Amino acid sequence: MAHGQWAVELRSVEKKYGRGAGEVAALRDLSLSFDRGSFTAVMGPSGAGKSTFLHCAAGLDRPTSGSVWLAGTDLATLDEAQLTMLRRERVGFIFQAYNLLGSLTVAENITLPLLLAGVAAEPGWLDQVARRVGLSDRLQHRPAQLSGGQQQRVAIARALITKPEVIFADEPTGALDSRTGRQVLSLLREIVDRDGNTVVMVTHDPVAASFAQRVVFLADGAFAEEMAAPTADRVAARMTRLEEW
Ligand SMILES: Nc1ncnc2c1ncn2[C@@H]1O[C@H](COP(=O)(O)OP(=O)(O)OP(=O)(O)O)[C@@H](O)[C@H]1O
Repeated sequence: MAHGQWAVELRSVEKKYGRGAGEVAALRDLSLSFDRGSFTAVMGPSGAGKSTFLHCAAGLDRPTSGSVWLAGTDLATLDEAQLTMLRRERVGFIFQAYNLLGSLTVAENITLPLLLAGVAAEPGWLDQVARRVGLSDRLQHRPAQLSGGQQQRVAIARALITKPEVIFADEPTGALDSRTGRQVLSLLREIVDRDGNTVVMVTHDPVAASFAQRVVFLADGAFAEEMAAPTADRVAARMTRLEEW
């Protein structure tokens, strides 16, 4: 089958840390695919392998076996320099801690991935992205002059600027109060529903997961189950069951 329909696909991915008696299988035979234009939350008990999944899926780490396909490319075929380039040009990242550079303006933070990739910004695209996240009047400010929610919106703009194949978000609302967190999650849902972006978000929070279209649950490094059209209550109930395993 063609790879074109998926933004990201994991095939039988295993990730082992350590050796011998200390070996830990963080991912076991994990196969998952993420449609273009979809918003998926990845959940699971502590130690289930969510961070390991994110690192392997985003090309930040390599699986022990199995393959990861991103933007139609098998990441195993790329050397480190090519992988770095693919990450810069085709993947967006949003972290809990925003990771903005305090000495740069909002505009400079947003366009940093283009600078790193050596790609010129299309005329008008920065303004469009800034408008999309509601920061048009803040472009010359520094991150320290913004609220937490605004800083996370800068991070979302920075993730959008390269028009990536997929945006990976790691607990994007972990540092925000619940109302601001909901605004950021609504924005993530909008960039999927209205603009056709693909978002894969790791979270512990059932409310955050309820903003996604689908929730994938991991347990003990493996796929456990998935839920379509999640609600916070159903996600919380499912998590309680998984944690009791
Ligand atoms: N660098 C490493 N070296 C050894 N073991 C590791 C390493 N990173 C993760 N592990 C182990 O792999 C398993 C999965 O860890 P991972 O961090 O992916 O889980 P997680 O679901 O993200 O957990 P949490 O929700 O607590 O952040 C755990 O048993 C963890 O101890």
